Amino acid sequence: FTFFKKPKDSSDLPPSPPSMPIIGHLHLLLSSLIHKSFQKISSNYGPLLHLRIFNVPRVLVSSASVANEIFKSHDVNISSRGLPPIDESLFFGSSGFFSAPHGDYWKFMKKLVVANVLGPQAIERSRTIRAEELERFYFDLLEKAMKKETVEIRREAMKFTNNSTCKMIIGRRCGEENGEGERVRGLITESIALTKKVLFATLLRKPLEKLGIPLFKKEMMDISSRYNEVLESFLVEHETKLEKHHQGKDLMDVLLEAKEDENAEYKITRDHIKSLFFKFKNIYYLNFLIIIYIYKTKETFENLQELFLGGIDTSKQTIQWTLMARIINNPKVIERLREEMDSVVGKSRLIQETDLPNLPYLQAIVKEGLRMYPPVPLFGRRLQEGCKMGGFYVAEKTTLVVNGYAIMRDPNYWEYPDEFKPERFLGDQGDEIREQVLKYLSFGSGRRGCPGSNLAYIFLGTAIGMMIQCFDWRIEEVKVNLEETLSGMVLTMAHPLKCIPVPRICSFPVHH
Ligand code: HEM
Repeated sequence: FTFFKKPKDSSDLPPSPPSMPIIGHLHLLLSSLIHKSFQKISSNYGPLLHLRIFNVPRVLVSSASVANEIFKSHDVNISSRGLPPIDESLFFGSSGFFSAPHGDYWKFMKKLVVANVLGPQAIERSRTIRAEELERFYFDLLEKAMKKETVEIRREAMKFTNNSTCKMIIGRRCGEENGEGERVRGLITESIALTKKVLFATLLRKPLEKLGIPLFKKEMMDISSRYNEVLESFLVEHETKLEKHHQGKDLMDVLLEAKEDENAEYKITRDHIKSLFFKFKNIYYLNFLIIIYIYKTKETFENLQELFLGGIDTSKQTIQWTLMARIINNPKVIERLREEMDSVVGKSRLIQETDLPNLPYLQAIVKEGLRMYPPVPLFGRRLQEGCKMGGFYVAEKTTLVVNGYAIMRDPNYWEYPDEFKPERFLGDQGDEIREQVLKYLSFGSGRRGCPGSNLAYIFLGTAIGMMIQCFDWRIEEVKVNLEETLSGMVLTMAHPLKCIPVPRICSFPVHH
């Protein structure tokens, strides 16, 4: 009955594409690239669609104009994400900052997070931390370059972001010697892989609960408890430190103080603190993008493959080196970026965060990369009350799925949407961008939009800037596989590209 009962009156609902008996549109979710399947049905059936997974309704939003309407007119109404997949879990339950409903707890945490880590002043205070980590990232690459070692950029970039955020939130790096760093990175990767299951569990939780089926509960609880162990040790370390002496506060200190504060606006618990860290540690979005930026576009790769397969030279090594040098040094994007960097940053020092406002082309590359390959292509919100949108009625408690990927490739709003054109974010086109701001949704929008976007731009800008400023890149494999995949719900490359860095500028004075 739970599964098969008919949804309520459907006269005023948005249109619905053909569905399967019983399962409704479930098959669309089973596709390996869900965002693309959704994009396809939206282009055939319309920008606002009503979907049904068994009897659970979903509304799919795939146009900038509807996104504009919902985020402008119904922002508070859509400021919760819906039922968490399991309550007992520290991270996937309602104590998580990401999944918490819009209310006092979420407001209190958001205020703390903005004031202490993600707001402009907090970002300014932690600048030295990131500068040190960027330098370390550079030296690690340089060392590998000297040994002609292959680098998996994804892994190196993850070290950079993981160590920077670790220092910002717990006051120290994740120890590499005792395997702590590796353990945390492993947990991050595992939890990303789980995000698709989290989506299913969220969607089907209610009917399955009634049937007593614990969908993926064991896997989620397993990751939760392993994360819990790591975070508990961080917490204990901090509590001991707080008792002894107190020098410079990090986010963990602030949260522990708030936990003890009897007069705080909201009484947070140990679990709240841990679950906030889970979201913070899961910022894995850098990986794939850097690779795409460096090599510019798919076409570049495809040309490269053709040339390789054509066998220009007998020595693969020489071909690769020559071609890569040509590709990396000559494509217009890389050339223009290097020109900009050489004139603003020069060659005698490493790029710094404070250079970013003077590097508009670098920033445009970052934005364009995030437009074409949004790491979070779909995000969900739940309607508190029923309302009209796009001329249709959507009932209370319906979950909206916003397809940022489709919106940012909508030919009605973007010229040549499938082409990599950083120039679209430059100069006089600024006004147009401001006006249609909701066609750009890489970081979501409204009050539940990503509070880490400024920090993310800094990570991406400085990391990509450094990699282009200081190295040329050589690909090791002859055949480059460009397949995209969703790792969990995160857009990434199916086969991480490995390459060899070749130093452009050999050494900078060490600052830290
Ligand atoms: C390229 C990097 C990043 C991308 C593409 C990204 C994207 C997103 C998206 C799409 C959402 C959901 C927004 C919505 O529902 O409207 C989100 C939420 C969130 N992001 Fe990010 N993010 C990035 C980096 C970061 C960083 C660096 C942090 C913090 C260190 C962060 C912390 C968060 C948090 C805490 C939320 C939940 C906000 C809430 O529920 O109120 N993100 N992010």
